[in-house]
Amino acid sequence: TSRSVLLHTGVKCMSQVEPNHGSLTLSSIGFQTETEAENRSKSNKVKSFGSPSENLKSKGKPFDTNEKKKKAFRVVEKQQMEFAPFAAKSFSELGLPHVLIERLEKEGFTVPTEVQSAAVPSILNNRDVIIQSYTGSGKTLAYLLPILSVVGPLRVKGDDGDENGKKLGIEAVIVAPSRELGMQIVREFEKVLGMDNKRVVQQLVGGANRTRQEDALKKNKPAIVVGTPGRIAELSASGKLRTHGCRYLVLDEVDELLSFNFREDMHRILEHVGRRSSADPSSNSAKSERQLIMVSATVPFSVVRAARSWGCDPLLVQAKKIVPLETFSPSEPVTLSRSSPSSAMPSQAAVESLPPALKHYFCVTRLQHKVDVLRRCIHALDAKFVIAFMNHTKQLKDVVFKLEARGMKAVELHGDLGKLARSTTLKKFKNGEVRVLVTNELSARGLDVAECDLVVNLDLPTDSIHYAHRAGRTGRLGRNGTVLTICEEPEVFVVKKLQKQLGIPIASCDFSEGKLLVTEEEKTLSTSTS
Ligand SMILES: Nc1ncnc2c1ncn2[C@@H]1O[C@H](COP(=O)(O)OP(=O)(O)OP(=O)(O)O)[C@@H](O)[C@H]1O
Repeated sequence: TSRSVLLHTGVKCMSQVEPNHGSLTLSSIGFQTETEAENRSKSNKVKSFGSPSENLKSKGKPFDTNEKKKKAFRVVEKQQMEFAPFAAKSFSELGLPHVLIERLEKEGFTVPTEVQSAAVPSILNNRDVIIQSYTGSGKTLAYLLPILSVVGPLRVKGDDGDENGKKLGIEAVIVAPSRELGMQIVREFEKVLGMDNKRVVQQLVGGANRTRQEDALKKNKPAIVVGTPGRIAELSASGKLRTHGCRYLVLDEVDELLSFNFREDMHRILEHVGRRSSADPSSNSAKSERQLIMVSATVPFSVVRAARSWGCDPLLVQAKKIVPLETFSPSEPVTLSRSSPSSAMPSQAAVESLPPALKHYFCVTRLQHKVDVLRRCIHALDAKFVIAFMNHTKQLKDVVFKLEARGMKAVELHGDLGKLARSTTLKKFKNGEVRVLVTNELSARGLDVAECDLVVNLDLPTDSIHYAHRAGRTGRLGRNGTVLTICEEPEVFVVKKLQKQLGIPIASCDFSEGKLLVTEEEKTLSTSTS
């Protein structure tokens, strides 16, 4: 009873102080830089609520729910008190362990991105979070770094019971909707951990040999596993993967993971990972034992709802603001809308999901000329790494054939290819052996090829969320990128709708004499939309 009263009062308290979804600052969630802490102790006006590194020290103990609830109050209190500059200039400002920062520097990561500056302290402060930020903004490191601060060889030492080499079991489970994305996340972990510590992370993706994965789990005793929902649920059900004592559950591309396809597996994962077997699964205390981190560029309301029911006082963490989820209602946008308030629900999930530097065009042509337009666009922009999206797997081969016939190296990538073929194809594309990757929705999420300079929709995406994820394969981490949608005349209204829903200009263009020409009419439209 006291728990529910506390929660209830907490919510009430937030809604009083937070009528307009006011953003929180880094410092308002309990994080303070050294200078801030010093100034504060001198003036002694504001009480310190504990830096992330202080919180790390208490990480080894079972999580105290009341403590967490108290923090929710502190969030509200502090929010009124101060505002701090948001983006940290270096990783050392984020409260990460020294040895981890050294590893980051060795790998060339020196400055955190905005979303990393916001998310790392929030997670270090034990908060359940939804991380929402545009594609290619570094969301993977945003959750990976705070996890490695607590789990594995780069963590803050002395905060748990494994100093004598005793293994603690699985401490973090990261779930991704595709093998490619899972493997990419593992590589990001390995980059930071270094070759010597590779075994801390184990890949559990579908399509790979299950027995070998089981043997590796037994032999290497990894602290972190990364995998697809099916394989994780399967291993968990067979008792080969024990995750009840897990501290972190990360759902990367969460809106996709919550889709119908993954329903049963995700239910098992949410019910079992980080839940002690003795606990009553329906009680709130069971919910609070693990820290839940949900991640995506697009956050429909279904994700907010899931975070509320599976998490504990979750925060929505974005590049420039942190907002308690309690402040959202189903009718309100999850992100700050660049589009008109009257636009439909999907737009609310997709706004601000795209890198601001992207250029968007569409070109009208007949169906039989689409591949020719694609080729002319590649030449006009002198694009080197091109991803062309289609809706149906069967048609990919034909496009590859047509491009190759005109001397342009291309390759197809889809889910029906075997694991080996998929990874060789991707490797070929990444190392520049082929110029065009012709693919379907499989590659729309998460695929990180930094050099990709052009994305082409040979078929229209089904909605603005799919457009956003496809488009986000280019223009990663502040780079330039172009997105071209090739459509037939009767489909133009769909492009206009996407433009409106995403709040971005999509200009009509054509190709002539090896150049991209933007039509006058659309130039005006772009200016008025922007
Ligand atoms: N602070 C940083 N400094 C330099 N490079 C970084 C930094 N953070 C991330 N990166 C790199 O930026 C690229 C994009 O990061 P990441 O894939 O995490 O983006 P994302 O936001 O998850 O994108 P998506 O929504 O498409 O999955 C990766 O290659 C990553 O290694």
